[in-house]
Amino acid sequence: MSDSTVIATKNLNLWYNEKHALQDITMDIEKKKTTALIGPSGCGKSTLLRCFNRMNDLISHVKITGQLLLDEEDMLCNGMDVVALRKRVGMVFQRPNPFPKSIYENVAYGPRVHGINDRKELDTIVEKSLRHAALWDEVRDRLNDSALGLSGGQQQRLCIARTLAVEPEVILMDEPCSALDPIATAKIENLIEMLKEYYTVIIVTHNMQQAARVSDYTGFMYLGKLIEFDKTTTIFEHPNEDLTENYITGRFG
Ligand SMILES: Nc1ncnc2c1ncn2[C@@H]1O[C@H](COP(=O)(O)OP(=O)(O)OP(=O)(O)O)[C@@H](O)[C@H]1O
Repeated sequence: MSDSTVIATKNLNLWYNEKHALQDITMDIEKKKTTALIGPSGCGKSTLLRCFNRMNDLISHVKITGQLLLDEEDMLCNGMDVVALRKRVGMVFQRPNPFPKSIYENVAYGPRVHGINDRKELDTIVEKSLRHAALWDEVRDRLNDSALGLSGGQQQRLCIARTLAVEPEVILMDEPCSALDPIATAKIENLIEMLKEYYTVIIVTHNMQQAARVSDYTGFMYLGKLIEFDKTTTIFEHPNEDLTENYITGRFG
């Protein structure tokens, strides 16, 4: 694992009962870069993403083998503190899912859970997180209003701010724009571009143009396997595998 790698998998396999959903996945995720996972429906993108903060633990019939490292720490060992892990590896979901609380409380929630109660300190964290999520100017005058009154795109940026508030190293995004209109999508894409100054982003997307626009690296998955993983320009301009080429040129998927 090199210094620039934040997450590494080696021969990672995952089964849902008999279904072999991830097969021998070996990849290194580079720090402070954006990595996109693409591939046809059911190929295992979300399953792989969920491994990175052990969200699959919530499913009873899952078996995982192989290696999964976060900064050289074994993420799969029994003693791994999953709560601490999820602070370091945050997640943003397909549909914006703010809590039915104020905008302020949505962002302050994580820091409070981790023991920060000083109002001034929370104020600072809330402002900084909302600024980093490119939402501050739109909500600064209504921090005490319900988060549910925001538009879908604003709610998704709020969910990103909520994730940033606990200062993760890695942010996982599972099709974060699939419920948004093109304008809200463009805002999230710009935001992803800005985030990589501070964070590593891993995004699952169905939208190949989006992967090409936002990511530095792209992994193409097919039937549970990582077929090709390389710089995004290589994957989209001169992929090494015929399967990748057929997929990105729209011949299947
Ligand atoms: N909880 C589960 N229990 C059993 N099988 C599952 C579960 N979640 C996913 N699968 C199966 O594992 C395979 C990979 O699913 P996954 O959701 O990771 O694919 P995906 O590439 O993210 O698909 P999509 O693009 O449609 O979201 C699929 O065959 C799916 O049916």
